[in-house]
Amino acid sequence: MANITPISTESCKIGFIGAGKMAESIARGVINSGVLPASNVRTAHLGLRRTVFESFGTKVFDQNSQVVQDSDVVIFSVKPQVVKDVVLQLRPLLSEKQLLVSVVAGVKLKDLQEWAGHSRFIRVMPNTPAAVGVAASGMPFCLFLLSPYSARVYIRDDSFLKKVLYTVITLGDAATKEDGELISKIFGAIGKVWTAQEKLFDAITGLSASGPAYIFLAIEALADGGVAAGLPRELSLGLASQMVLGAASMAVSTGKHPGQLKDDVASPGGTTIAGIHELEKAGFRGILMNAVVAAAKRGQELSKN
Ligand SMILES: NC(=O)C1=CN([C@@H]2O[C@H](COP(=O)(O)OP(=O)(O)OC[C@H]3O[C@@H](n4cnc5c(N)ncnc54)[C@H](O)[C@@H]3O)[C@@H](O)[C@H]2O)C=CC1
Ligand SMILES: O=C(O)[C@@H]1CCC=N1
Repeated sequence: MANITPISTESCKIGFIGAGKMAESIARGVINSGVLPASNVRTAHLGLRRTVFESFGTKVFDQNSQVVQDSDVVIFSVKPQVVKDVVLQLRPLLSEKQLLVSVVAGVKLKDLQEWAGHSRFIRVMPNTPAAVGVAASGMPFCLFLLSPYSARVYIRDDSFLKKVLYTVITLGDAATKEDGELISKIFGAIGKVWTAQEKLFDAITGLSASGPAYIFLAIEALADGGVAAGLPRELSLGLASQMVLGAASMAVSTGKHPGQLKDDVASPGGTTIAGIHELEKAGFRGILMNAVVAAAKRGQELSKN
């Protein structure tokens, strides 16, 4: 607990360990939203990804160690299978002056903290729509979860306690309320942030982190359907994408139950109910439910690797 200094949102430097697709989505989103200038975002890579990150102004080093040394917030965005080795390698350079963040699917905070050697750590589960400012990020009360090192109840700020009273209110040694607010602000600039207990994280991953891929698949398939029904490909893809955007916006902005919104579209004896009948015959809802459950289960498996 020696070096817990607050990190300023305005001047904070964030560094990605792992210059992949998720890091790119977050970095692009953060820079485009204006929450941080590109000069405050850094990563390391020697290959092709270097050019991608440089193209939107990010500083790209050769080594992960340089990223750590030049960042206030270090975001681990490598694959679950390598994160342990990567954190252990960097451990000598990690200090409690830095806030550590993981977007890695499946890997638990207690393991991350143990590998890093300190627990000023926050776990976040974003999704790639971060790049266009409409991410859904689950941020657990993991900063309030029990640390294997020195668990304690957080009672520095009454209003904060009231807010989290109905959930788990223990936290890792070192992540502070201000750290949580900083990460909420950064991820809030690229989409909507929810807080949830860490035990819900695999389910969150199976739904909102993997979910964009299900919908991209659906958009592609819907566009194929349009082509099969005679539409030109470009028109069909445009219609399918915009329709999904419109449907999601309507579900969010009206707050109506999706079943009601569905009923509003389906006229008696009309076209929509004919389409829905086909979807139901093929088990459409069950298939989507199974996809989320299978992805959540895979997240659980990854935590055991
Ligand atoms: N892609 C997505 O939609 C989401 C991904 N995530 C999580 O984000 C993490 C990254 O996923 P993606 O960006 O999709 O994967 P990716 O494969 O695009 O990116 C991983 C990057 O890490 C780099 N890398 C590998 N070993 C490294 C090392 N030792 N040091 C530095 N960099 C190294 C790779 O070269 C690659 O560029 C994963 O843990 C995943 O679970 C979480 C939510 C959504
Ligand atoms: O497929 C994956 O493992 C990552 C995690 C969630 C989305 N993409």
